[in-house]
Amino acid sequence: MASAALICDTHPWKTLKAHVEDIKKTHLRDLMSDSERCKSMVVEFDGIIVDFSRQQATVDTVDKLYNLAEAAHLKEKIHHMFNGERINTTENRSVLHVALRAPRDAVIKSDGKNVVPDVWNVLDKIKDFSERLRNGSWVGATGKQLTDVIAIGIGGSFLGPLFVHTALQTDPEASKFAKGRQLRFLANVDPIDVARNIAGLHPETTLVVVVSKTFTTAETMLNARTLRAWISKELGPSAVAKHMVAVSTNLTLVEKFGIDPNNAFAFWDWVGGRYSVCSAVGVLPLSLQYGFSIVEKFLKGASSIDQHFSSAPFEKNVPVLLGLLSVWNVSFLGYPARAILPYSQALEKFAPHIQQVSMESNGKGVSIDGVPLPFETGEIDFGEPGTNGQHSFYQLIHQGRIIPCDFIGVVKSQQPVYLEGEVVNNHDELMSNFFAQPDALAYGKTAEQLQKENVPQNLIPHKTFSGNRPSLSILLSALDAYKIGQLLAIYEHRVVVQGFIWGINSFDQWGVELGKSLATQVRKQLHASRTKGEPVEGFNFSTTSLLKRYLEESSDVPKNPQTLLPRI
Ligand SMILES: O=P(O)(O)OC[C@H]1O[C@](O)(CO)[C@@H](O)[C@@H]1O
Repeated sequence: MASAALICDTHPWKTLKAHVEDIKKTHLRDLMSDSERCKSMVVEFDGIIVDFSRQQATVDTVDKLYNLAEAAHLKEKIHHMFNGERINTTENRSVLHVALRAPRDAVIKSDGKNVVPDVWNVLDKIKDFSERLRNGSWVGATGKQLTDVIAIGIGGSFLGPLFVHTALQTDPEASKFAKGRQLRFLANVDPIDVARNIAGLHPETTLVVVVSKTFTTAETMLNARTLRAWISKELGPSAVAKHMVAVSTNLTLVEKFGIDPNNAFAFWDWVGGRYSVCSAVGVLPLSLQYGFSIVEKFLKGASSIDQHFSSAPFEKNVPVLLGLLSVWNVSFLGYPARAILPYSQALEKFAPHIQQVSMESNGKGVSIDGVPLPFETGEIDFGEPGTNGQHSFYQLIHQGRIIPCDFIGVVKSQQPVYLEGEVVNNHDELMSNFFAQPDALAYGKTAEQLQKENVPQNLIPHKTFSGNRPSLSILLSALDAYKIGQLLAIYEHRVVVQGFIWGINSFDQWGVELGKSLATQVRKQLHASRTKGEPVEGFNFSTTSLLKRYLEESSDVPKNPQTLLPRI
């Protein structure tokens, strides 16, 4: 295939580069005084308001970004994705996570075959299994009801489901269905995570769900073997059939592991790990905890954004606008990071999930055609819920480096609290900060203002805020299963838009391979040294010394990991 021109060589890219100087001439506080501009920088869709007036951008900037989108063939690329074309070229796969939440009667094809019926076969199987488990018709080996679930998985087989679970936990409707049940996630191969997960649980009442797209991930498989041993030791090996199920694309390996393929929930290679929360990866554990009907609402929320993303004109298209503005911040204004700041404790695991979606998708060094890129892609994503973050890293955001911020607020709290005699309730207090922070960042505080306040001269430089720091405000009408699905899909598509503009492959992750293969070499060495006393060799001086020290000082650690388990 002839290699396509890089986006940075196009006229719209160069025009935007030149436009940066114009934008930098005007402070955000002056841009904010133009109410016509501000009015035009708000989009609303289905209970979600996105206000991007505090971006260092004008209407002209946004127009120029549309030209960039055209040069990058954004519309066509979105169409190719929804059309099931193999846009993940390095893995020769389609990218169809949108099919996971499509209505039953939708038609979405991969290789000419409508995949929606397959999706719904698995959803129906999950509905049936979760109902049987929740109503006690599926019981454990000793006849007891399985009230607790440990989902083993890592990366995309963990972060998305954890985010949704954390967000649903305090939703009044969802939590009603979760009474008496527990859902835990075992991700890290660290034995501490194993010990913490099984603490207080008994195999008799526990179902273990092994979640792995490949069913080869070293950490997940070792954790799966550890919990299989935990169950067998207590209940006998035959109990595994009743206490372990799997979610994977690799049903052959599931069976080899000893899990009945009838108790396996499939998904497909056209679902990327980090885009898999709407597959059985998320749907199974969440349905076991909250019931299928709640999870269906979550899927409907995501689907509403899919329809919007694929059909709304760019001027009204939330993921497209957000994606273009992120490209503006990274590639033109030169801001390498993005803070995701939900003013909702229920969204505490949102930033870690989006961190993987974004950084694993867009942290690339070459174009989709393999051409080294002369510009940076992706951004460093991090975040914490407000107001906690304010008392932690906001100092740097206000007076140190410039980090574009996403403020995410919710109109109606999941758990309103009213305290007699208080001026504002807890949620109002929280939201006061949600409204204040973007203006503090945009407007700042000048030396003149401080002088008027009689601030001592020596403190004026310390108390000055330069302002002119961009942010976005996203206001959700509520935070229920449907809205959680919408929020997820907005960010998934935004990341994809960024990748489409940069001309990279946002769907592979070769960058995780090198470390994995070096770990294999170390693992072999540890095994050979421990079992046959073989000397450490084949590593550089630093690694050899550290490995030797590790082997020497850990020689008295109990050999059987089972001995570690009952400690807490
Ligand atoms: O679901 P699996 O195959 O166990 O993979 C887990 C995670 O590992 C990665 O491949 C990265 O190491 C992610 O992309 C993926 O989400």
